[in-house]
Amino acid sequence: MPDTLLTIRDLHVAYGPKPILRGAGFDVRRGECLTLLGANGSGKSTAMNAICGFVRPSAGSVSLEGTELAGRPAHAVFAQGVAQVSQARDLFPDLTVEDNLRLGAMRRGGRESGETLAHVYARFPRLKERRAQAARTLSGGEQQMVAIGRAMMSRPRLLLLDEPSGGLSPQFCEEIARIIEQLKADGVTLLMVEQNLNLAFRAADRFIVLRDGRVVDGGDVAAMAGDHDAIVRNIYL
Ligand SMILES: Nc1ncnc2c1ncn2[C@@H]1O[C@H](COP(=O)(O)OP(=O)(O)OP(=O)(O)O)[C@@H](O)[C@H]1O
Repeated sequence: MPDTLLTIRDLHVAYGPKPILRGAGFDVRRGECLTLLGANGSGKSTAMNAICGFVRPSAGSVSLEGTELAGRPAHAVFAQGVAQVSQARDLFPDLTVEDNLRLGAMRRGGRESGETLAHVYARFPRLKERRAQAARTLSGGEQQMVAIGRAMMSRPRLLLLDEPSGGLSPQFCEEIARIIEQLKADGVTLLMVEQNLNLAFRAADRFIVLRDGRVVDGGDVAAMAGDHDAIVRNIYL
């Protein structure tokens, strides 16, 4: 029996009269990286936002080890150990790298943040070199590292990554794959949305495909042995 961290059942989200998620359901297993695939507009970001409390589902369940999160505000979900790195990254551009990172420790009231900060710097030596610089002076890839590092500062049980490769170079995609491996080694469970299928299949253990607001496909990445064509057809056709 797989050890499940997050259980989503029959999740419905609508923006006004427009239904986006229409009964989506899936599990995220402890310690894995699950990637959420689907065509543009299929509801991937909406699912992430419903999990972390940015949008309110009209029905359904989001259960983190038995604690119901559906409909709870974002700060309450964050307090349960669910951190999101959104596409926008949401850094404070005029604060230093280090101050941006320290803000991530607020869930734990700033406790032991020195130790966690040292760990983040060990994972991202480039951020240590740039710790006194304003976040806005960093490259896009470095800003993404700050956003991930800030989420790590909260020592999340579940980390949601929405398009970590977004707008960044192919070299940086390699870096993201490496970072995801390290996060898993640190015991973090990941749910990721990623349009770059090379990265998605390289970094993820399992995938699911959303279409018309429901999960229509899914499986183990390793079991596909590199043959991704059927999945790609299922996403886009
Ligand atoms: N706040 C909002 N208000 C109204 N409509 C929205 C809102 N956010 C998203 N939508 C619409 O909901 C649909 C699903 O959007 P969502 O961002 O979840 O899709 P996605 O699968 O992540 O797409 P993409 O791959 O393009 O990022 C889209 O048609 C989008 O325009």
